[in-house]
Amino acid sequence: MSPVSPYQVCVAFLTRLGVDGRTEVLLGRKKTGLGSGNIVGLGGKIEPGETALQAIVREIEEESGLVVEPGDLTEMGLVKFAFPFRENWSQDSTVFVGSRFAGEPQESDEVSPDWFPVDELPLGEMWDDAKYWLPAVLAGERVLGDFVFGEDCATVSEHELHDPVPSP
Ligand SMILES: CNc1ncnc2c1ncn2[C@@H]1O[C@H](COP(=O)(O)OP(=O)(O)OP(=O)(O)O)[C@@H](O)[C@H]1O
Repeated sequence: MSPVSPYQVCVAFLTRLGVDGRTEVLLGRKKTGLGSGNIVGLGGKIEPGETALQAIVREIEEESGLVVEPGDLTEMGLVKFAFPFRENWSQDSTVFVGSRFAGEPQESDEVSPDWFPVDELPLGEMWDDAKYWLPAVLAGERVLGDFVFGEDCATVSEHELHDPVPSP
């Protein structure tokens, strides 16, 4: 276990039905900070006093301009990222999905958002952990995952997927 308490963060995967009848998910190219250049879900740090749900509603609006009602998001579990070679990158991320929102995604200072078919996720351009859990979450499964990154701070060196916790 990490000796420092990891940042508590949140991430959301909003979906829509595309014109060709395929389900699409909103992802974005991260422009700044941790994971800059990677394609990520919308999200960020939970501020003191916020719940994960309050934080994700705020982050979705800050990063994409979309407005989501808290009740339209479903909590899907927790993914824990440990960086033994860069402790201050370690994070626990609460995962949400949703398919109701208002507005059109707009580029922000942090993220350049775009829709991707869920059966063609850009996994090669995402954080290395995503391939282990994101397809399952987008298929409706809950997740409880532990990921340890190696010395390059980019490649997953160990991972464990635990039995998903029941829905709250
Ligand atoms: C290591 N493998 C990873 N796999 C998938 N997603 C990852 C991730 N590591 C971080 N994330 C996501 O990144 C956001 C936090 O980003 P982070 O830059 O720390 O927060 P925030 O946007 O508040 O940044 P500022 O500190 O304000 O710049 C948050 O959604 C989190 O789920």
